[in-house]
Amino acid sequence: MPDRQEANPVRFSVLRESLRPVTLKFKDVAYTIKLRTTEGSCFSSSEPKPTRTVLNGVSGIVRPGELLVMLGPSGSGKTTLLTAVAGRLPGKISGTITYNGQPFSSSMKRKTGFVSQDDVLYPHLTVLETLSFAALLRLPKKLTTREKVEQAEMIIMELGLTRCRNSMVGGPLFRGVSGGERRRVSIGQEMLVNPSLLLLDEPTSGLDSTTAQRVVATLQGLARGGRTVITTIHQPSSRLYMMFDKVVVLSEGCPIYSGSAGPVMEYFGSIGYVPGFNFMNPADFLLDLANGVAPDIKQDDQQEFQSRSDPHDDENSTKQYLISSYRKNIYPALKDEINRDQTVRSAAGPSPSRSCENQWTTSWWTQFKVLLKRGLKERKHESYSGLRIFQVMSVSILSGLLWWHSDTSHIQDQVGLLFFFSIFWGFFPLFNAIFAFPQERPMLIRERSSGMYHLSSYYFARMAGDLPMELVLPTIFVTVTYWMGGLKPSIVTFALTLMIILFNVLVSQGLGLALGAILMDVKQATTLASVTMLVFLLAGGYYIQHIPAFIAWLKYISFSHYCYKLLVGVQYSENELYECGLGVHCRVLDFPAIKYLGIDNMGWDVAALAAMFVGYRVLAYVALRMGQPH
Ligand SMILES: Nc1ncnc2c1ncn2[C@@H]1O[C@H](COP(=O)(O)OP(=O)(O)OP(=O)(O)O)[C@@H](O)[C@H]1O
Repeated sequence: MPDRQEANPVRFSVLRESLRPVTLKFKDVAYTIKLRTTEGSCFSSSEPKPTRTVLNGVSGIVRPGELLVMLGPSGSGKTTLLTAVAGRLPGKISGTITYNGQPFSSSMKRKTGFVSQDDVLYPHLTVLETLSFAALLRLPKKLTTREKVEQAEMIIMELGLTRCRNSMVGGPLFRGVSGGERRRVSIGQEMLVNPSLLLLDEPTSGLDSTTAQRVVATLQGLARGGRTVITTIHQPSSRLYMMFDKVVVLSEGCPIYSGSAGPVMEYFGSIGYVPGFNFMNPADFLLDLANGVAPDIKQDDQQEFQSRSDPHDDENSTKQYLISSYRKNIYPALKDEINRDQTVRSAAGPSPSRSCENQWTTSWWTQFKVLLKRGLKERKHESYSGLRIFQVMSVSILSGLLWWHSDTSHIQDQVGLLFFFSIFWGFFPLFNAIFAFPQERPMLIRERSSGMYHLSSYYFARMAGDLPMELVLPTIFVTVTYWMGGLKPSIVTFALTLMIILFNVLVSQGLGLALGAILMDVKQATTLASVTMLVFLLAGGYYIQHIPAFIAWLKYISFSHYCYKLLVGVQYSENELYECGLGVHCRVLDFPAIKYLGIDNMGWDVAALAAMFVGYRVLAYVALRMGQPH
């Protein structure tokens, strides 16, 4: 294959590094889910929710060097079992799953590669960028940045992705690389960790048979290197089947076979099922059986089963028969094997200290830098998008024209412009920030589940990455509108006005992040945000100056109110006058709207904004942490 020939064989590969072998055992794994009912719950709440058993008594053992494949019809529980052994299944699982005799731990998490059925990837990054960032985040500190990127390049060659290395991955909204290529990028990301345990859900879906064969050969190679590899494959060809070491066959969540892949036909033959013709793909045969479809020919010499009236009557009886045969013929020996290995392990003494394995592969600061760079690359398309710049520029020029050279004789208009500043730069960043966490949630969950980085490094990188983008647009806006609108022609006042608005932007952004992180649903968060901003708009002190006392407190929770107050405060000095009638001059501070606002004690307004700035961000972080898998 041309891609492979490009690889330099003498180059160091992380996949050749020594690793800690993992023996995975699962015994009697069962998982039940509560089904959601669509009926109204008001009157039926006393009735227990219906449940469904997704897995029932599944057992197996995979050792380092082995490739185990889970087979079964769609909906038979393969993904659920794979997720369970990856330690990522929420809810209670009964039975035992052990890794070298130990339960799942955070050190195991970092040694596990998990490729889920959906490719959760950043759409705007290229294939090379995706894998390089993964390498920078996941490979150990001892490698230099250059060496880490080289590893990503090697994986690209290994998986035959050279042709599309500089193409964007793409997503639901725009087309990028092909589905099969995306699959391989996802696999590559997990291979980069040099995992001791590699779990893959449908790695060959969307691939042609040659590429599928190549991917499975790669998995087999990884297994032979001392890794434990488990995968689900929907419909393997017989060529693929030959590469499997072990198989677990599921039928409606129950096992009908668990053990070596080679003797599978022999086993089913021994209980009375032989394929109808000689050259049948074993995988097709197993899937037929798991679906309860028995072959036409039944072996005559199976006297033991002849007492059954007709085991092939219907699909259900076939499935029941296969399940009970498994319990009778396979389970006892498998259970002994699992228990025996456990005894040997405890006789050998405790496992080596895991304290050093618990450490993060990269430092907090490295994670922060890499995540910041990745975030900037991913979002440069959206943040500086022409549409957003057009939106801000057009509003700023329009408002500059509407307020063209207003002066203090039209103080009502000027105050209106300041209020508009505070509201526009409350709305805009709020609605932009709401999308941040709900949009990145799948990636965050996937990456955090594999212990890729601290939540705090992600969070601070996101904050820092958003900063320049969020601050440039208001700066342009204020610069244009301030001077066109005829506000006080003083550089100091302009600078103070700009600083207040930027501060307001950061507070409003914090609220948006918190709403997004708490609700994790863009629709709900935008609805709540629009109600909140409407309240802030009305209670801000510009539209209504005589709000009844029982509801006047609303303005104290509004950051727009503090911003507006500060803007008015820096715009007008105490002794400034305006023309309040023909030839009559009044003190600006006596203008009703300003008098009602009360522009003294501006220190408190700054403190209130500072408290909100910190408070909303802490809230967003806590909400994000609480929504994380443990
Ligand atoms: N959280 C859940 N809520 C409702 N049903 C669920 C849930 N988890 C699993 N199931 C059900 O459990 C069964 C097994 O699902 P699972 O995804 O493990 O099947 P599968 O064998 O991987 O299927 P496929 O090959 O189509 O991906 C399915 O019928 C599925 O609908």
